[in-house]
Amino acid sequence: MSAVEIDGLTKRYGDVTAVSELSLSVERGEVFGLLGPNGAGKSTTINVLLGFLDPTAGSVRVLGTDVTEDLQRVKRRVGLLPEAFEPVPNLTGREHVAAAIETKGADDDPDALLDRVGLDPEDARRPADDYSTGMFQRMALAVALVGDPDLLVLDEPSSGLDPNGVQLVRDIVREEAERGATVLFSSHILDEVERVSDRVAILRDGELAAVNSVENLRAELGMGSVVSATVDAVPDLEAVAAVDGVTDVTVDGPTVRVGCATPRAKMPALRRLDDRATVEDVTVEESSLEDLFEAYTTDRPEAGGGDAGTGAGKGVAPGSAPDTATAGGDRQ
Ligand SMILES: Nc1ncnc2c1ncn2[C@@H]1O[C@H](COP(=O)(O)OP(=O)(O)OP(=O)(O)O)[C@@H](O)[C@H]1O
Repeated sequence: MSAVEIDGLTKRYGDVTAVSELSLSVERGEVFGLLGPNGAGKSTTINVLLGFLDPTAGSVRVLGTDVTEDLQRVKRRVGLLPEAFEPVPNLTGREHVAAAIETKGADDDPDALLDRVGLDPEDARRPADDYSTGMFQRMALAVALVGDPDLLVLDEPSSGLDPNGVQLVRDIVREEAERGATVLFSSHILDEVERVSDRVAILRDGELAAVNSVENLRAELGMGSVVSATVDAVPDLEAVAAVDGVTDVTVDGPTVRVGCATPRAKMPALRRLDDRATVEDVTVEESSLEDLFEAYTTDRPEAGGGDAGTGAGKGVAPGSAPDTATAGGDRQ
C-alpha cells in the first residue's frame, strides 16, 4: 500500500486552477520531494492531502485512508510542518510542543524534541511570537516530529534556516526515513532535494511535469555529465565522439570535454581518449538539479523528456562546456 495516493486531483480557487488532474503515489518509506516554482501548486496539494482544503475533483488517500472520510485518523499518524505556522499568542516554544504531544496523545519528551531540532532551552521558554524565523521553524519542526509519525509532511522545511539549520533538516529527514517513516516535502532548495530524495515530482502550473529519481530525470533529458580530461596533446576526437551516449566533444586548450548523456558512456569515452593521448587529469561534472529544474519548468519544445540523448535538452550541462570546438579536435 502506498503512503500517499493522489488520483486525478484538481483544485480550483474560483477561476484559478491551482492543481490540475494530478495523479501521484508515494511509496511507504520513501523520501519524496515535491518541486516547482512559486505558484506551481505544491502547498495546495499538501493542504488537500491533510484535509485543510477539499478537492474540486479527484481523490486522495493518505496511509490507506481517504482524507475526506476519516481526517482524524490521518492526522494522528501524520506530522506536518506547514508553510505558515501561526503561533498561539504568548505560548512558549516548549508549550507549543507540549500541546502537540497532548493533542496527539503521544509520550514524547518535549525537551528531547526541542534539543533534537537545536532550539536553545532558554529560547524554548520564551513566547514563540518573539522568535526569529529560524527559531520558529525549528520549533515547528519539533511539533511535526511529535509521536513518531508514519508520514512526515514538510512544506518548505528549510525556509528561514541558516546553513546549519538546512543541514539539520537534511539529517532529520534521513533519520526519519531510517526509522521507516515516509517523508514528503516541498522545496525550492534544489540541492537539498537532490541529496535526500529517493524520487521527486516536478509541478508546473498545477500539472505534473515529471516524476522520477533525479538520476533518471537527468538521463531522460540527456543531461548527463561532462568528463573533462587534460591530455598531453589533443588527438583526433572522432572515435571519442562516436561512443554511444556521447552527445558532444569540445576542446579548450589541453582539455577535452566529453558530454555524456548516460553514465555508461563515460568510461568507454575516456578509454578511447586514453588510447589516443596521455590523459593527465580527469574531472567529472554532473549537471545540477538547477539545470534539470529549469528544463522542466520553463517553456521548451519537448517538456517531459523522451529517450536518453534525444529531444530538447540534449547536450551537456548548460554553462559547463564552452563551445570552443567540435568533435574532430580543432583547437581555437
Ligand atoms: N486561497 C487562494 N485563493 C486563490 N488562489 C490561490 C489560493 N491559494 C493559492 N492560490 C493560487 O493557486 C496557485 C498555486 O498556489 P500554491 O500556493 O499551491 O503554489 P506553491 O507551489 O505552493 O507556491 P509557493 O512555492 O509560492 O508556495 C497559485 O496560482 C496561487 O496564486
